[in-house]
Amino acid sequence: MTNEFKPVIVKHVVIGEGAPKVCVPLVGRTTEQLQEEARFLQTADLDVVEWRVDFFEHVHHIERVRAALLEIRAYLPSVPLIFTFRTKQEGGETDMAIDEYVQLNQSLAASGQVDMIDVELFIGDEHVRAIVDKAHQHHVPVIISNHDFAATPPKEEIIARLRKSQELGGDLLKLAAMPQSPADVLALMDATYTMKEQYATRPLITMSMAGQGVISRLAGELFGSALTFGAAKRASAPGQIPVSELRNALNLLHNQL
Ligand SMILES: O=C1C[C@@](O)(C(=O)O)C[C@@H](O)[C@@H]1O
Repeated sequence: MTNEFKPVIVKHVVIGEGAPKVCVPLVGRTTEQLQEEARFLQTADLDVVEWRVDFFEHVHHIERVRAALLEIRAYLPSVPLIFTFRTKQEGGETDMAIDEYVQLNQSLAASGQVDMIDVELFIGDEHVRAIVDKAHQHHVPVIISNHDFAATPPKEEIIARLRKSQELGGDLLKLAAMPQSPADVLALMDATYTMKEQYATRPLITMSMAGQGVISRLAGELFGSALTFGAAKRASAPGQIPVSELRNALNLLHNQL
């Protein structure tokens, strides 16, 4: 590796050092539901919150998105918050035209209210770069992500996608894939470890989804995944386990290393 590894520090949280950080998604459809979830999360054992804005009923109205974000922030003022619009192609709830997607992400990155944004690798390089540039102007780290809800790509392909995310300026490089077998879970973890050892200068976030993949959500400290998603009330993807159990498992593994 030529360059040095750089963790990502958001608010007080250091992502890329020690045990994986715990992230919980907010998946409310209405502002009231989001307020209720945010209030509930005030007492949950988490490090980071992700707002999955594709679940929000008014996601196509930027002003309403901003207003809902302020309501969330009223309950969670100091927790690092990831702003994520997950597209339908990659497991999200609703469609959005690419120009609107770019505008939404650029606008929220500039809002001063989000700590990280999630941008999908496959929206097109120029769109990724346009959002990354804007976010970086506002000192907001970007997670470049890719999801396969049907299958797990081969190890070399997983590494290629993570490397591409790094080349495009991602501050965190994320890949989620669905296993069809235990071998797929191993491929995902093997790719993560190789990426971390040989190529990554930025933290990785990887997961093998659903029941078979749960081990990958626990073992990140050993194999190189720096953040893991757990569920509070409702999961945003298959395989997320309750946060308190997640933290116990992470601590158990951390204490042996
Ligand atoms: O990318 C991810 C990971 C995820 O899909 C998971 O499998 O935990 C959950 C999503 O909310 C998040 O944006």
